[in-house]
Amino acid sequence: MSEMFAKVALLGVGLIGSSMAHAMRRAGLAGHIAGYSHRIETVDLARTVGFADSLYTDAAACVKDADLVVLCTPVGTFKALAEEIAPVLKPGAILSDAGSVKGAVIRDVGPFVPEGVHFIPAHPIAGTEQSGPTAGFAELFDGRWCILTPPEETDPQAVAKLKAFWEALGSNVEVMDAHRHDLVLAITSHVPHLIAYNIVGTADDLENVTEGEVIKYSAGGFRDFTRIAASDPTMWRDIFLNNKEAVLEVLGRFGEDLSALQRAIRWGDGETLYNLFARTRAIRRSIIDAGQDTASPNFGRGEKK
Ligand SMILES: NC(=O)c1ccc[n+]([C@@H]2O[C@H](COP(=O)([O-])OP(=O)(O)OC[C@H]3O[C@@H](n4cnc5c(N)ncnc54)[C@H](O)[C@@H]3O)[C@@H](O)[C@H]2O)c1
Ligand SMILES: O=C(O)C(=O)C[C@]1(C(=O)O)C=C[C@@H](O)C=C1
Repeated sequence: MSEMFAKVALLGVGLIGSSMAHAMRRAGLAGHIAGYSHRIETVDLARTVGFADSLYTDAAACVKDADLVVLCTPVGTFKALAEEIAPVLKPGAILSDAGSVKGAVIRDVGPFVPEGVHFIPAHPIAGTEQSGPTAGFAELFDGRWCILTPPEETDPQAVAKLKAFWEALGSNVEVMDAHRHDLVLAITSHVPHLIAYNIVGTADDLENVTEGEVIKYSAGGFRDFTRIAASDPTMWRDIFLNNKEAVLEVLGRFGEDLSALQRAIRWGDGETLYNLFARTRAIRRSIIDAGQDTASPNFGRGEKK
C-alpha cells in the first residue's frame, strides 16, 4: 500500500490513536505520524512504544501542516480541542475523529471547522477494555466496521479518501446519518456497557451480604461483564453524557422488556422465557455464522452453531 497522507496528526494516543498509528505503519499510509496528549507522562510512554514520528503536548503544534487530523481523545474534550486547532488547520485537510458518538461531535466540532477543511466524523466499531499508548495494536480494525457520518454538504472526494484510508487500516466502511448511528450504537454498545457497569456495581454492593462469594465464584457470564465494566471511566462518562437522548430511549424499552421477564418469572410463565431465550440463541448463532465474533474467547475454537 502506498502513502495516502504526507502527515497525519493523531490528537490522543491511547488505545485508538496508537492502534491507528500501528495500522498506518503496517500499510505505509502516512509519511509522518504526529501524536498529541495533554499529559507529558502519556507522551513519554508513547515515545517509548515508538509508533509516532513526533509527539507533542501542544495540540496546535501537532496538527500544523497535517493533511489528516483525527481526534482520538474522550468526546467531552472535542469542543475545546477543535477551538484550539481550528486556526492552524491546513486548507484542504481532512478533520476527522474516532469518537463513539456522532451527533454531539457534529454539534461540538462543526462550528469551528474553517472554510476549505473537510470535516468527516468517523467511528471505528472496534476496541477493548484497555486504554493508553501501550494498549494499541495494528490488527484492531481488521474486519471491523468503521462508520462515517459526513454532514450532507461534504465533498464526496474527501469522503472517498477517508473511506479508502479506513479500508487500508483493515476496516469495512459504511456511511450513515449521525442520528441513526447514535441510536444503533446506543443499543449495540452504549446500553450493554451501562448494564455491565450496573451489574458489577450491584454485585460489589452485595459483597457484604454474600461474604465475598460473588467475586470468588465469578466465572463465565459475570466475568464477561467485569471485562466490559473495566473500560475507561472517562471515555464512558463522556459517551453517556453525549448520547443522552438515544440511550434514554433504548433504556425505556429495555426497562419495559425487563419488567415483562420479571412478570414471567413471578407467574411461572416458562413459555415466555423459553421463546425469548430461543430467539436470542438464534441471534448469537447468526453472528457466529457471519464470522463477526472475532473478539470472542471461543472464536476459531468451533463454538457450537
Ligand atoms: N476504547 C474503545 O473501545 C473505543 C472504540 C472506538 C472508539 N473509541 C473512541 O475513541 C476515543 C479514544 O478512546 P481510547 O479508547 O483510545 O481512549 P484512551 O483512554 O486509551 O486514550 C485517550 C487519549 O486521550 C488523551 N486525553 C484524555 N483526556 C484528555 C483531555 N482532557 N485533553 C486532551 N487529551 C486527553 C489521553 O492522554 C490519551 O492519549 C474516544 O472518543 C472513544 O469514544 C473508543
Ligand atoms: O470490545 C470491546 O471491549 C468494546 O467495548 C468495543 C466497543 C463496543 O462496544 O463494541 C466499545 C466502544 C466503541 O465505541 C466501539 C467498540
